[in-house]
This record gives sequence, C-alpha cells and structure tokens, in this order.
Amino acid sequence: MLEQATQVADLLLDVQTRVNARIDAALIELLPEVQGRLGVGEGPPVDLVDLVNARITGLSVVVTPAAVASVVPLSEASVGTTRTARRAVTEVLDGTDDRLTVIAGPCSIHDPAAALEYAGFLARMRERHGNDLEILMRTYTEKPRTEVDWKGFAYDPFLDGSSRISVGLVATRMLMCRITELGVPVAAEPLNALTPQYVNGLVTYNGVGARNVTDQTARERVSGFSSVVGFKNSPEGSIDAAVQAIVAARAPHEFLGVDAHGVSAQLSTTGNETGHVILRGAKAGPNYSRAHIAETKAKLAARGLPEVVVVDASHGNSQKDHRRQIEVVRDLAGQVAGGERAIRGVMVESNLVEGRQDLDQRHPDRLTYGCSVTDACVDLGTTEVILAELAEAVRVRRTTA
Ligand SMILES: O=C[C@H](O)[C@H](O)COP(=O)(O)O
Ligand SMILES: C=C(OP(=O)(O)O)C(=O)O
Repeated sequence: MLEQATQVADLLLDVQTRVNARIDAALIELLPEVQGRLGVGEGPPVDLVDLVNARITGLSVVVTPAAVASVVPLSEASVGTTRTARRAVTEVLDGTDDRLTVIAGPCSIHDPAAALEYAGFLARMRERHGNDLEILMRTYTEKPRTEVDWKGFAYDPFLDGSSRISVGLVATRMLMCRITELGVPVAAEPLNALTPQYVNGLVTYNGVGARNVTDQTARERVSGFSSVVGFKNSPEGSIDAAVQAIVAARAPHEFLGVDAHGVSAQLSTTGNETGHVILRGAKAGPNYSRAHIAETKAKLAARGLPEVVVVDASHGNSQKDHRRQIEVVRDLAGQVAGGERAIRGVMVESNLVEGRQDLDQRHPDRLTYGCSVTDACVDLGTTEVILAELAEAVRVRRTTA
C-alpha cells in the first residue's frame, strides 16, 4: 500500500506545485491594480530574513484533501458502512438502541497489512456480536505525544523519520477505504484542522483526546463534524473539561480553517449534538467505578446534558498496563448487567499481538508484526473474551430492563 500511496502522492504533488505557481503568478499580476487603488507604489525591497520563518527549515507542498479524494474515491461499500454505523452509534448513544458501542483496535496504526488483518478479525466479531454490540475499529493514524515521539502513520508512514506526510495522508485514506469496505466502521482521533478532511466520509466516530479536550479550535472543528464525537477527560482527570467541550461543540461556530483545496476558509457550523464524555482515567488513578459514573452523570445532568458515558478501558483506567483492561471491562460489564444505562460504549486497545515494542526509527524493519509501537494492547484472544463479556452484559441488561 505504501508504494502505491507514494506514487499517487508524487503525482498529486506535481500537479499541486504547478497550481501554486499559477496562483503566485496571478497575485503578482494583480499587484499593480491593488497598488493603484490604494494609491501606493512599490517600495524598495525589505530584508525579512531574520523576521519571518526564522525557525522554519522546510516548507513544502502537501497533497490537498480535494486531490486525494478525487484519486481515492469512496466506494458504495465504504459509504454504506459509515452511513449505517454513524446512525447505529448515534442511536446507541441516544438510547434508542440498547446495544453497546465498542471501539476496539490498535493504539496506533503503523503497518497497513497488520491493520487489515485486524479489521478482518473485527469483521468476524461484528458478525458474532451484532445483536448486542456495535463494534468499530480504532484506526488512529495520528498520535498526540506527551513530549517528543513518533507522531503516527499519517505523519511518518515509513516509520523512519522521513516524515512523508503526503504519502501518509494518501495511505491513511486508502487504508480507511479498505477497512470500511470490509464492513468495519472506523474510529479516529482528529489532531488538527487539516487531517479530518482527508478522510471525509470514512470516520464514524472521532474521539477528541485528553491532550486536546480544552482546545477551543478542536471544539470548534468537531462542532461541524458529520461523525459522532466523544471527548476524553483531561490527562489530569478533569471530567469538567470534557463536559465543557460537549457544551462548546453543541453550539454553532464561525472559525478559520481551510477548504478542500487547502485554501484558507471561514467555516460556519451547526454544532454537534452527539458529543459525550469518554472516561479514560488519569495518572492519579482510574475513573470507571460506579462512583465515577454517578459523578459524571451528575455533572452532565447539572448542565442539562444527556447522561451518556463511554469508558476507555486503557490509558489512565488501566494505568497503561494492558492486562488490566480486562479488569476494567469486567467491572463495566457488571455495571451494565446491573442495569446502568448511562454506559453506552467501551474503548479497548487491542492488536494482533499482546503488549508493545519500542520503535527504533533507524531500524523500522526490525519490528514484530502486529504489535503496538505506542501503548500496550491486549491480543485477539483477550479481545474475544472482552467482547463476549460485554455482549453478555448487554443481554442481561436487556432481559432485566
Ligand atoms: O494513546 C497513546 C498514548 O498514550 C498517547 O499518544 C501519549 O503517548 P506518550 O505519552 O507515550 O507520548
Ligand atoms: C491518545 C489517546 O488517548 P488519551 O487522549 O486518552 O491519552 C488514544 O486513545 O489514543
């Protein structure tokens, strides 16, 4: 896939470079007219070298969302997967569908082949548990880092620090097309203003991460998303930060972004009413207990918001020990089976192979196939157990409702 993505990206970059040269030429042509209208002449050239872009060492053209979408179009099958899943997840969250949403998959995508094999597994799990669970695949190609580390497949698809972002964006779209063509809906984390446009129509669920939840620009952006959106509590454990994000994203906004051609644009949004809290725990400890769910419900009710909670079994809730995810899930399954209606979804970090490995960007070829290069994950066997226990909890809740 990376070879194809590279060829596509190189062709698109060539077109984009020529288009940009034409825009520059048109602006230069316009200059005398503008100067004439303003009554100013062309002043002497000014040296800006130490004032402008002083710390930028490279500024290169990148493929535009419109160009990538035109050469990697969505198929009927992909569109059907996303459309149906967005409706299903929305209904699970608003309570008209009594199933649970489960967002399972690798902490981060780094190898398209392994990601597709994992998607095949989830396609089978969706078939097995469809009556009780709406299962989505974590297809996270952007990673928010605490300090400095590999930022994800979209930014460095060759895992070697070459940072061919155009290739990463094309490959991300190709991968999400393939996954949705298998009938598996995609979940992602949108990290900036530009990346979501490259995967337009492919993402069912966007989880705004703990490190971005207080960011006004993130809240503005998702207020216009067609997908379902969730908000993690902050890394320090603030549930209020997620509740405030829900309120902010439900409102319409006017803000600066770019259009599909990568040109600066003013965006006007309707607000997104699907927003909900994702409890992910904190460094100080987990927040999935009955008491935490009750506290979250109270905070939501106090703001007049629906009492809807998704719980991330990983991160602060597992204290980054992947083996603890099953304990978290068992507790949640107990709460669900006991009739707790506010829990509408569970997130799990899972991969073909258990655990994690360090990525050495000098030797990306030495990685173990199917094993996370970011947070540790549970393997397929444990994931099967997790899904079976959650499905059983839904059935119990249904029969006792
Ligand atoms: O989900 C993955 C990580 O927890 C997140 O990207 C932060 O990673 P880091 O703390 O290892 O940088
Ligand atoms: C980065 C993630 O989580 P969080 O924002 O909760 O740390 C994630 O889910 O990949």
